[in-house]
Amino acid sequence: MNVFEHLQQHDYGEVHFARDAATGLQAIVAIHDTRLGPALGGCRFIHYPHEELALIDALRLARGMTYKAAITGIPHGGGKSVIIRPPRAFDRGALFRAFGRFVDGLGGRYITAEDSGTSMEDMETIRSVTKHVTGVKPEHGGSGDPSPYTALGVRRGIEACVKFVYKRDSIEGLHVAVQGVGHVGYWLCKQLHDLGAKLTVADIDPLKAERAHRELGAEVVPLDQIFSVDCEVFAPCALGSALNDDSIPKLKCKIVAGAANNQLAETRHGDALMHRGILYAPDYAINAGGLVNVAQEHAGYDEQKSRERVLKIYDTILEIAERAERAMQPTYRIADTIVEEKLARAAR
Ligand SMILES: NC(=O)c1ccc[n+]([C@@H]2O[C@H](COP(=O)([O-])OP(=O)(O)OC[C@H]3O[C@@H](n4cnc5c(N)ncnc54)[C@H](O)[C@@H]3O)[C@@H](O)[C@H]2O)c1
Repeated sequence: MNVFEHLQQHDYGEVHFARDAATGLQAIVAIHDTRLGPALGGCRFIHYPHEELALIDALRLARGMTYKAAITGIPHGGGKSVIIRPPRAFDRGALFRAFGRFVDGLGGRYITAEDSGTSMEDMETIRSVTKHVTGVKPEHGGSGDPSPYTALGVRRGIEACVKFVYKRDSIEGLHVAVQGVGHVGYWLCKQLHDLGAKLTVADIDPLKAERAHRELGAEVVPLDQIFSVDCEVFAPCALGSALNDDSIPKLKCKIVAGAANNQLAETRHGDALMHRGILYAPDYAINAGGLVNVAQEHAGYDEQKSRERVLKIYDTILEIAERAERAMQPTYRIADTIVEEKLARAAR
């Protein structure tokens, strides 16, 4: 593996590695950018077939965190860590304490949080050896489940798109098709329902779709039909790459705005949406509500302040839509430009 080639490819300066023979810890902390503040991002604890994939995962994810933090205006840079899941039996407590000591040694340049494979219990273990951790228990200043905040931000983003496209302040009577009604999708549907929107949903888990039908009156359609629902807004809230060569021609909506990460299979699909006259709310800008909440936890958790910041996602999405129209450019590119401008200003 050529580490420096990977760093160059992902535009990096700083990556830390730790190995602890006693616990089996093999961990990487990627710090993409700290110009706006200490790097904040989750810790992944999964099996990697080889360590190069672990490094690439950390680099890719940390870079995304820089963009998400910067577009939202929180005083943080982008970081991410991965712990390679040991192939043999291990002591989870000892492993996460060793990881916590590694994070502590970075002196606050990186603040860790939950991600795939880690839990609040793991964050509590890390907390026993360092203060540079979020996602801890509420009685220790933790902010709890981020999903409702992510959903709140997505709802505000949808409202901004509706204002821009339909010149309306309300989403009452509008039809929203939601792909995936898991943690975020369900909370989003609940808010949209309370505001008088009509819902159509699809989920690979029939119980989740059924709950949206039972509790919120959502119509349930088969998975492949969610793209072609005749609606105003399509909200991808399942996995990545929902917007691709297959799905985009099927869309009948004027707005795509949802919670999923990496919604565009490739950036050219952002161009394709623009050419079809569909307003796309860039994923990392609209789904940052959970990150805003966790960042507030690091500053000293205050639910009211957190909500106020999440509500501002409305202004961010509206600004992106307006600039994209003026520049005749796709929204994903405008979002990247706004971030790069902020980082350049911070560097000066
Ligand atoms: N949880 C958060 O706070 C948060 C923050 C930012 C971004 N996101 C992103 O939002 C998305 C949803 O996150 P979540 O926490 O709600 O996850 P989740 O796993 O709780 O929900 C995802 C739902 O999508 C369903 N699903 C999977 N594949 C599907 C398909 N092909 N068609 C229809 N439904 C499908 C699953 O059954 C599940 O109900 C993810 O992409 C996640 O990365 C989440």
